[in-house]
Amino acid sequence: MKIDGHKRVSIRNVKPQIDCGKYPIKRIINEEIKVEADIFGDGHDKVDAVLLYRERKKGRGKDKKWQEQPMEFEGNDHWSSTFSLTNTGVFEYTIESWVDHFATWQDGLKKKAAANQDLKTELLIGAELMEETLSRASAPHKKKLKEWIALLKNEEHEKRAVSEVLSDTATRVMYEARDRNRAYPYERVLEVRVERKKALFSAWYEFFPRSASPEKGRHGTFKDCENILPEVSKMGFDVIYFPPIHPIGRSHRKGLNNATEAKEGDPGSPWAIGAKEGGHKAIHPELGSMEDFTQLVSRAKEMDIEIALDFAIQCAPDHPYVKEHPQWFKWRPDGTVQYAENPPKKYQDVLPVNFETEDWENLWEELKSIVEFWIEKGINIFRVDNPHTKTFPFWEWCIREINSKYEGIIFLAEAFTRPRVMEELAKIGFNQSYTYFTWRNTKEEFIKYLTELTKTEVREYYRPNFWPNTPDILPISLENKEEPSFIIRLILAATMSSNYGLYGPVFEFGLNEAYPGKEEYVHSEKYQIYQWDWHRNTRIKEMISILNRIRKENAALQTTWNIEFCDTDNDQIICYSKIDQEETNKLIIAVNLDPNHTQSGWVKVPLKRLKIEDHDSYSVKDLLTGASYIWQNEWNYVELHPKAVPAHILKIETKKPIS
Ligand SMILES: O=P(O)(O)O[C@H]1O[C@H](CO)[C@@H](O[C@H]2O[C@H](CO)[C@@H](O)[C@H](O)[C@H]2O)[C@H](O)[C@H]1O
Repeated sequence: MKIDGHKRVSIRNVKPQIDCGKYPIKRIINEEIKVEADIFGDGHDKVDAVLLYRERKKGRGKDKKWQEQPMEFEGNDHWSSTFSLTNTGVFEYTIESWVDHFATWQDGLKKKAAANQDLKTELLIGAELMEETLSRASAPHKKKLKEWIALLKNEEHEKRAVSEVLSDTATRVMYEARDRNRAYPYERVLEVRVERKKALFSAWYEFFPRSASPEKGRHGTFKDCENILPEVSKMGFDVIYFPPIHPIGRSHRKGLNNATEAKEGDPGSPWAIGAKEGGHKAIHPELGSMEDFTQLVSRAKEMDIEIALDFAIQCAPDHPYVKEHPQWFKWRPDGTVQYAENPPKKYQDVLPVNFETEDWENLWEELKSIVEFWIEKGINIFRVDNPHTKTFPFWEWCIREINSKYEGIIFLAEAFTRPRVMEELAKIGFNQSYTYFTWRNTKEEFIKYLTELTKTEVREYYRPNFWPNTPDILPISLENKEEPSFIIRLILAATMSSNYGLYGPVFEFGLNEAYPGKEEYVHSEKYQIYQWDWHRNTRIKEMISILNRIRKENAALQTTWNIEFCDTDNDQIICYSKIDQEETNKLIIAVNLDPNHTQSGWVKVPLKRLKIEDHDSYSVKDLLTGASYIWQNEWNYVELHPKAVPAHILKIETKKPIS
């Protein structure tokens, strides 16, 4: 190891960084990043530091030049600085630090002058420091330095010399001409991936295109989906996510209610991908043609809706890959392949691919080509089915390759598994992740979970997407429950997390019947085709529209990281505040968690955070009902009726001083 005896500064605890800089942290465009560190040296010499950052080249372009920004001393050897992420792509950042001999000298001089001590030698030391700097200074600064050197050497002008060399100008001149060879970089260059806004702010609506037909008994088509777009747009969603749209296998097809054998006419599970009509790059013939699909994608785009597809790496036994690439599957001595599982769930209608195949390179390339195929058809968002049952290196490689070729692709990880595994997927590249929100119910549970997600290192890479229901999950909170429960879960998802999604129309029509003994829907749409009255209005649907509008109009709801919980004196009322980056949009949200009873109580408004003086009264407007209230001081009263509106989304408006 090469030792440099002049290196006296330690740079420690640099944040944000993940696993010693192994993975990039994540941000979206126009977000700021605050970089902090403990920076200190031996003894009492002063140290200084700069934050360095630059935009990494895109494609064949050149890396931009390093930008430099002074770091601010925050006390206790802690330093920080921020920079704005003005582009999507990758930015690099690091820190450089040095012993600041001039600042150390200035500090000593100030103290000695204040104590009326003899300054003669001190001033000569200062002159030496300036002389040593001369060669690095710019021409105008050289002139200034020479004047100060002369002054420092002239005993008759001691008072003036002291005042001039302690001035901000002298500090700046010496700072700019500092010896950069004696500035030492932090041992790592860290990375931040900057993504488009939708990675952090999106409202997903999942539906089965095969249930889009208005006529009973007819398979839905992409053309039918076009007629549903205005309904989805009215509800305010900006992502429509389709379960797999590919040909469905016939062999081992599942029947209604997850029966392991299908009856004549049963359509099978869309996740059983592949049949003689094709595999992952083909469309289920009854949904329509590729042209119908791309037309739907364009029509949706016109309404500011993106279509997200499911990327499920598994094959029905009659998928073409099984015959064409048998080496991609793990064959047992009896000539069969063990069906896929996500224990305790059994997927008897699909075969997992074998990531340990000797032919893994071709397998990986082919899988990546599926994503590329759909990107070329206009798809930029993928919900990835069970990514945790495929190898991590594959995802890391695949997502990196896709990112190097295309901009703005979003991958949502559908992994309901152990926390460390879910986190790993996010670290290696998934842009959004499903969460345990679906199973959090009490105030205490929500506070604990949201604190884990938003106030720990996890927030640097794991972007939550909250789903009250999915085709796989009818949670206890909705099972056999009435409309208020649906509205409460909806409000929580849509206001706690800036990414959220619903499985509809099951949700807006309030379907609540579970398969006996399971947390799943009975007569699940996964195994049968439904005909919905897409134009039927419900109170839940109305609330969805209102909430999505409020989300679009209030920047405070467009990020997840700003949630701060407020005290309440009633455990059935959860309250949190959200403030946007510019601090112009300030919200207080109070939700009644009890769907059966009116709950009332006092909530403690975080006056300091909202920058409201303790004695001020202020007006709050409920964005859900339009009602305004005058509040005063910290503790204020709320009363929330589950059958009316079970929550307040209060926007802090004018401050009204008490007369
Ligand atoms: O394993 P998860 O609970 O995360 O669920 C996801 O993956 C499942 C497997 O792809 C998928 O399950 C559905 O498709 C299977 C294959 O056709 C079928 O055997 C299952 O019965 C059916 O539920 C699930 O929908 C998906 O969200």
